[in-house]
Amino acid sequence: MNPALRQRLTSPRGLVTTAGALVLLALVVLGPMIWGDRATTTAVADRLAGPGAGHLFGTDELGRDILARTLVATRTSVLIALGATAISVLGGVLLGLAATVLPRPVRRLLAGLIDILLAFPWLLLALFFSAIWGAGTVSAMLAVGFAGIPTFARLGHTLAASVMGRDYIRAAQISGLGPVSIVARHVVPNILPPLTVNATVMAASALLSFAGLSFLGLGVQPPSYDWGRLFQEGFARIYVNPVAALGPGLAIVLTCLVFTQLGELYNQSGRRPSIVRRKAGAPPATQDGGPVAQIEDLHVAFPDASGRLVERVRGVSFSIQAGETIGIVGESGSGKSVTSMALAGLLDPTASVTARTLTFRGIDMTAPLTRTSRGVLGTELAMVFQDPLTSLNPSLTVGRQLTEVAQVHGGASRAQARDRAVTALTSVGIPEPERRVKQLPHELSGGMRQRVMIGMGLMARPKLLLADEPTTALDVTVQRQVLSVLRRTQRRSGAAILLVSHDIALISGFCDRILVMRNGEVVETLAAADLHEARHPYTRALIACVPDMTSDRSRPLPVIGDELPEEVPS
Ligand SMILES: Nc1ncnc2c1ncn2[C@@H]1O[C@H](COP(=O)(O)OP(=O)(O)OP(=O)(O)O)[C@@H](O)[C@H]1O
Repeated sequence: MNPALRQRLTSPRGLVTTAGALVLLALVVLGPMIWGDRATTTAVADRLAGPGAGHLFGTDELGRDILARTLVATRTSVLIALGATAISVLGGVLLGLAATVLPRPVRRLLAGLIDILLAFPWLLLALFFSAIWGAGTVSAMLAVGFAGIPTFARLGHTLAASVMGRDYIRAAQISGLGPVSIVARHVVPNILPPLTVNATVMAASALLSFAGLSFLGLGVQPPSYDWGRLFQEGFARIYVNPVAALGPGLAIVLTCLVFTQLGELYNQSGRRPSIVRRKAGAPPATQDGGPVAQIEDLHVAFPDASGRLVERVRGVSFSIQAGETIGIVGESGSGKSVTSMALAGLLDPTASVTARTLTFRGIDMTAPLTRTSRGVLGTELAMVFQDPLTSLNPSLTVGRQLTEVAQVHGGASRAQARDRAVTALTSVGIPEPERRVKQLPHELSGGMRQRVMIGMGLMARPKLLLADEPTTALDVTVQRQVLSVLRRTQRRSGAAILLVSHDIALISGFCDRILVMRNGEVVETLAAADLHEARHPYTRALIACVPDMTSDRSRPLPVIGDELPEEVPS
């Protein structure tokens, strides 16, 4: 089982929800078998009895036990709610997916149809369908199920459309995969989590709708009964025996809670912060005069498929002084990004982080962040990622994204923030900044987007710029431009830079100090100027892999690994 899901399931809320779901399941399966007779046995002598020892919720007008009827009604109420939800989700998602992948004219037609259906209120549609199919259990289920289709069609369409634009879908299309395979293999797994959460909310709404329809006499018809029907019968005598109405009412509310909480448990966005612990005796650095960032004995582990923690970063220590440029270099998977993300507190919530010291500007990153420290991080720590298209919000203009920090943390007015955005874009060399601030990220070239990311850092007063492979996706000329913008930014702001790259040539040309990482550990730290004196065989192998003007083109480049020490097992 997914470790994060297991963590949520074993939390107090998870345990209560799971217990509630199991009780519901037991009532659905066993309720009619155990209490079926009691629920249908009439006893005229006991009719309309109040709550008492023999009948905890009292009896109805035929002397039947209301508690037994409430327990037995669980099966009908839950099954029709789930049936309607299944109709809404399946129908809606199929329609939404069809509106995403079918040829353009059909797509437009379906998208228009979804829009028209959405214009009608959901309850109106439910009443409309139930009037067409007449009163009854199955027709109520179909009515509520069909009324929910437009909502799920829109949701499925929006989610699928956002996934269809991704690079891996284009790669799948190029590899010859048909629309059905693409949807099954690539689209559905990616849209499943939000759909599941919405389906649980829909199940709760369906339950309430049935209660409403049965209450109005349009839902389940006698002699069948569900909670809505029992509620209606109890409501007529609410002043004589309130429990007769409260019992089924409570059952509806509790079941809705179980449904929505199940969705919340599954919801990946309800994440807890990563487990960050500081080892005993750690003295957090002071804010002034000390290093900008300090890391001592950092360990980061992630759970594997069986939930066992596997260490990916082991005992990394270094500090960064103001204005200094440090480069972390190493092969793919050596732990460079994880180290820098741990410093920024941006690791995946499943990560387990331990460190003797992990501070940025004196803020102890192992402790929960206060409002003030969040403000400091927001203004003094800037990040530039490898792919600025995914780092920038595609639906907001460049200007909106640039001004956010100044407005939220700097207290600047809208006009002031906009002026500062234009200045920031000018200083990172973006032509026509006045026009660019009004554009969306996709309207900019890759190099421009990367400059926007750097410009965003400039909007505040960065003390540290974390740049993770900032030039990897760019061609050589643009790489040089972006690096020179980074350098200018550093001179202007006095910020320190932590540059992460697998390219030792780039790192040695740009940084003052180099940390060489392999298999989660720093194997060598040296000044960039001393690179030619590297002692560790891995560093020497990395250098040897970079061809220069004297390299023999007829020979293959050296392969890292042959002459190196064995990897330390995790
Ligand atoms: N969220 C995560 N869950 C599980 N393992 C992870 C997670 N993030 C990173 N890892 C693992 O941690 C190790 C180090 O990853 P990291 O991203 O730091 O590598 P890197 O040196 O930056 O490589 P690259 O240059 O390819 O980005 C890898 O083995 C990676 O699979």
